[in-house]
Amino acid sequence: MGTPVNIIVGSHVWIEDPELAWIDGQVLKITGQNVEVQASNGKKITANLSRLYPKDMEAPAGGVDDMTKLSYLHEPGVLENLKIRYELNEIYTYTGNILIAINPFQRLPHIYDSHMMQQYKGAPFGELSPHVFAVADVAYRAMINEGKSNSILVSGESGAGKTETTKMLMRYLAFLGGRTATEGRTVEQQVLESNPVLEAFGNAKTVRNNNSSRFGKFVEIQFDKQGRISGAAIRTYLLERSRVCQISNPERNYHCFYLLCAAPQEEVEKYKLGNPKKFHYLNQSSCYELVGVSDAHDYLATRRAMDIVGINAKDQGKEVDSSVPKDDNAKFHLKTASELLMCDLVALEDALCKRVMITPEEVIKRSLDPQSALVSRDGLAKTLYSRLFDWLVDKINSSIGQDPNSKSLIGVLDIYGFESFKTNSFEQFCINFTNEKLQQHFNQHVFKMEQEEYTKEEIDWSYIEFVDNQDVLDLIEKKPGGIVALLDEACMFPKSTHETFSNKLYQTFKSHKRFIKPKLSRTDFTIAHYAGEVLYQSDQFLDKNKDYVVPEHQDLLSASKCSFVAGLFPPLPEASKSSKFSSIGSRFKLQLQQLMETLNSTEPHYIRCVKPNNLLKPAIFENANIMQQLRCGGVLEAIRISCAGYPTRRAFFEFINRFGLLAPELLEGNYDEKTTCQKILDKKGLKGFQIGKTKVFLRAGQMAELDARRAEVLSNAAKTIQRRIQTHIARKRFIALRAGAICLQSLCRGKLAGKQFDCLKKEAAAVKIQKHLRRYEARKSYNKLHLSALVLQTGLRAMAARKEFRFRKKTKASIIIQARWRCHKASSYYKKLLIGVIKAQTRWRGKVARKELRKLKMVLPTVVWL
Ligand SMILES: Nc1ncnc2c1ncn2[C@@H]1O[C@H](COP(=O)(O)OP(=O)(O)OP(=O)(O)O)[C@@H](O)[C@H]1O
Repeated sequence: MGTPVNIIVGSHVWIEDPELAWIDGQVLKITGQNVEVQASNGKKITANLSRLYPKDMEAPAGGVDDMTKLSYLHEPGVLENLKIRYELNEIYTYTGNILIAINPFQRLPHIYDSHMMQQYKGAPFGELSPHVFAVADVAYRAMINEGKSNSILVSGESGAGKTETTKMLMRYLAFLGGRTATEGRTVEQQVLESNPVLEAFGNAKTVRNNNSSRFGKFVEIQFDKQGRISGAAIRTYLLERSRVCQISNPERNYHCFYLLCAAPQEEVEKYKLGNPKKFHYLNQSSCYELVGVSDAHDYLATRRAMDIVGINAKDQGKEVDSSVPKDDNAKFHLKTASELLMCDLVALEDALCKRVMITPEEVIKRSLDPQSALVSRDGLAKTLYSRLFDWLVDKINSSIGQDPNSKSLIGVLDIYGFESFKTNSFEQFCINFTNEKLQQHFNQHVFKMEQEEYTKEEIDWSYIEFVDNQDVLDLIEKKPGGIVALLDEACMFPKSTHETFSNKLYQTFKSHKRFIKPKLSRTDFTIAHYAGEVLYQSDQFLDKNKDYVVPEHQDLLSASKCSFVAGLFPPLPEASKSSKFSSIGSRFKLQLQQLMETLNSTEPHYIRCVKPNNLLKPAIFENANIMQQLRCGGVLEAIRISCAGYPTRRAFFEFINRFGLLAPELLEGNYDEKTTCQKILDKKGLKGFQIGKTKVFLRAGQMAELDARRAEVLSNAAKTIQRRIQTHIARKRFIALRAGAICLQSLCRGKLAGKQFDCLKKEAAAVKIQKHLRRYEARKSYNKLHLSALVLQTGLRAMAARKEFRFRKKTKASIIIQARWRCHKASSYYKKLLIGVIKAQTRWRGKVARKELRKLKMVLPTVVWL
């Protein structure tokens, strides 16, 4: 991994965290080697400078599809990239040529449909998003173009998705090299259909996976010259035999037992089956059913698949469970077993409960104690089951058929990943041995790939170190003297116990740096594997390593009247009878050797499956758990190998784009890209880098160093910009503030004046109201006064007037009377006068008139004037 360099205050870094494995943060303070970091979760963490890694702040938001594109190739960077992608449901990511597949724990049908297959067909590697189809396509094209065999190695811990990935690979290879089924079953159909059959007999529910393969598998698909599938072979490794007799809660035994119990009624009766709770090998756990799985349905599906892969109906009807005759029930089972195995009832009982001892004098039959009889029964069941499984695989192979003319093949290896539990026994030892072997193969391949890249770019790689795990392999498999050899020796020696075996190990590997004797134990031992230390409990190593069939069992079953059962136990050749011992460890070692030979003759491709959480649920990404798997799957080792050389490589133009600002004068000069890169690196005083034909190759940490310089330049520029911007912002703020203040002031003043005006207005109004009120009041009281005065005056005047009137009335009346009287008197006088006048006048006038008349009678007509 890259060494942290050039971490300064303000740098963004990754720091170890007990919960999240790695957490990002920013450096607050550096005191000597101690660094204080403000983590993104708000905590302040202090750590040693050497434990920090730089964080790439320019990494794309959606992550990169190939880890080699990361600027900083280190654990936290890798983890973060996978996490970002997983959150976007991008479950596949490359690390160079290795494909990392993170189990989505949810169906993503759109990424596996036929349209997708069509897209990946012939597409150049890396052009489309990472995918299993891309890996299969590369393997297929390489095989067609170069005529060389290829292999795809799928590994990962239980439940990581190896089997699902293998199925996808097979589907895609069948899609590329399949033929249209004109005459019945095609090879690829048979290969694909062999899965459900093998799963029924080789898979079981475990705590880590509901459909866990309890064996390793290498499927060889042979192709003819036209690239069509012409044959196939399946090799299986290390079936977990102990599960047949011993299961722990809440796990299950192999699926096939439950399928048989769920068979149609007539078959259940025929084979004297029934409820799984009745059988000792099944009722050790309380788990009988799987959620969402119908055993009855799967029973029929498995039978159909058996038809397709060529196992005939007669062969499909053999199964057995065994027991010791403790009571009537046990006797019933014994009888059933003898009927199903078609062997003699008494012979079966003897084989289970007695042992024959041959002494020079005589042959003695000795009864076994109940405990040994149990062991004997379980031994028979395990042998029977593992032979049945091997028969099944042979049958599938012979039915599919091999192509002797095939020159090239693609092998797909689906094998258990590194295991380290609380208790680790012989199985874990073999599994981890396999993984050491594969790791070596992987390291060599990754190293070779690195070298190829360097050669292609014509750079010197002679000094790149390569850490080999050959020492662990020697510890395990060296002959003589390795653990497997010592175990075989112990198994052959009748008085050996696991204590003597452990002691032998302690003595032999006293000073081996990969072997550790725990202080407090006398039988455990620890091996420092490439993926970490594993503590093994040796107590069952001897039993589990012994692979010999008790002669009584061998004789009994090879004498079975059922040709199928007898066929599983062919009579042993005389020579092998004398050397009774055969060991599982050695046989497995041999198998592994053959596998490695096959793999070495092929071009390998790696798929590392990762289980994101132990809850088997989607969208949960457990950092520490995943980190451990990447470590065990060799991904981190591949990165380490890469770091040992030139982990960072950048195309010239990319390099100039990123680091041109370190030497702006060069960008204005007339240099070609290669010289510019060289000059930038020289200017910064870096040593040890190499300039290839198209890329710059940097040693671990150099990218960070350049980035730190770049960060400095950028930070200075940023500071200037910040200063200006801050001034500008401050001034703008001040002006705005001032305008605001003025505005506020005028508003306040206005408001105050308004208020004052309001007060004045109110005051004036009050005065006016007061005035009017007062006037009204004054007027009212004046009016009242006035009225009163008037009334008073009127009264008084009236009184006076009345008084006067009364007086005047009296006077007036007398005057009127007087007047009337005088008037009367005058009028009477006047009338007397008038009458006298008139009489006088009349007499006068009469005399005159008569005189006149006499005159007129004499002169003029008479004039009458009265
Ligand atoms: N690509 C995928 N898409 C959807 N689900 C998946 C995928 N890969 C794995 N799974 C889910 O994870 C479960 C476990 O996967 P699988 O059986 O392939 O694991 P494994 O690595 O083969 O485990 P074991 O070593 O125990 O056999 C599957 O049953 C399936 O539900």
